[in-house]
Amino acid sequence: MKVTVVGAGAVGATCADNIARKELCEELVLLDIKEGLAEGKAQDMMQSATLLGFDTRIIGSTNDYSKTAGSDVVVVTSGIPRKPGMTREELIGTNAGIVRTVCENILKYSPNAIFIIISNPMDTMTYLALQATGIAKNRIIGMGGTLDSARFKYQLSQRLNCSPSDLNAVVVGGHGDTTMIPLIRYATWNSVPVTNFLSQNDQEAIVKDTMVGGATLTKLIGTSAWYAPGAAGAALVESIVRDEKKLFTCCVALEGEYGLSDICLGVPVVIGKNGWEKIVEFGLNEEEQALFNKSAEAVRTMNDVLKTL
Ligand SMILES: NC(=O)C1=CN([C@@H]2O[C@H](COP(=O)(O)OP(=O)(O)OC[C@H]3O[C@@H](n4cnc5c(N)ncnc54)[C@H](O)[C@@H]3O)[C@@H](O)[C@H]2O)C=CC1
Ligand SMILES: O=C([O-])CC(=O)C(=O)O
Repeated sequence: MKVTVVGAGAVGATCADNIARKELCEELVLLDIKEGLAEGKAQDMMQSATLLGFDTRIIGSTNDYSKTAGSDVVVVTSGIPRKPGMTREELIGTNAGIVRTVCENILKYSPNAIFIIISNPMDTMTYLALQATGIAKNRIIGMGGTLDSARFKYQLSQRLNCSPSDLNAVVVGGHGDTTMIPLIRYATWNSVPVTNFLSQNDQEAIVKDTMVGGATLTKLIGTSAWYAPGAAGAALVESIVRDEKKLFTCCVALEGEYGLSDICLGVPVVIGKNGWEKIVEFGLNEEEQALFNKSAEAVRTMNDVLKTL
């Protein structure tokens, strides 16, 4: 197996580090446009191999896409992150051009790759990647809901004083401060609905804190987060290369599912060797479907911005 991570910044390097530690591929290419950055980080990671006990070969590349040739999976993290006070949507002007160029270059050398799009605004970047590559929809996966669901479990675990690993909880919809939908009605603590243990106020606070999870970290750190985003990217790579068929919320092209078409949005999908293999349709209630439709409207507005760039 060969995996490429484009963008050797905070998220890309963390994702690559997780992929190497888990030995998800024999060869891992880290590519960045900034001279020397990817080579330097690749060497640094390789020098941890004997200490951590992994055998993955990591290669760094300054914008030489020939090194990425024949990749099975490509993770796209190239682009600028937001600063405190910004929305993810404000990044579109810079990141759309970067994501388009990267996807086109990758496709030349890896025509069969599965793409995982992380760059923000992720839902629109995923839609753009689908258009720019023209490849089968199941090979384009946007990473957002996987991270948001992990953050949802974290927030629940803090209020319930329990292990996050004992929780099951999903966030669907867009990957935006106001567009994501933490489905608390479906969240369980070892199969028991969490709503049995939480007051209405606590439930509302958990949902709100989950939705602004990325913004909260951006304010604290001064730039956006990378540990959980990198781990989420690697978890998707793992489910693909090991054909685990795990269920994650990912941003994928909808063709009538959840009542929507011509949009990429976060829904539960089975991730395996073919990319996203199946959309799982939850029975959303009226209120949840209304939130989902509203989320889609906001994402469509950003998708329309693409036409003006
Ligand atoms: N979908 C999600 O859940 C998340 C998305 N993000 C997004 O991921 C992106 C990356 O975030 P960070 O790693 O923190 O930023 P960063 O600034 O640390 O790294 C980005 C890297 O991309 C590189 N780059 C820029 N243009 C490029 C090009 N044309 N080709 C190759 N490399 C290029 C830069 O040189 C830089 O090293 C941002 O857009 C951020 O908003 C971040 C966290 C979570
Ligand atoms: O908050 C951001 O801008 C980065 C991101 O998407 C996240 O951490 O969820």
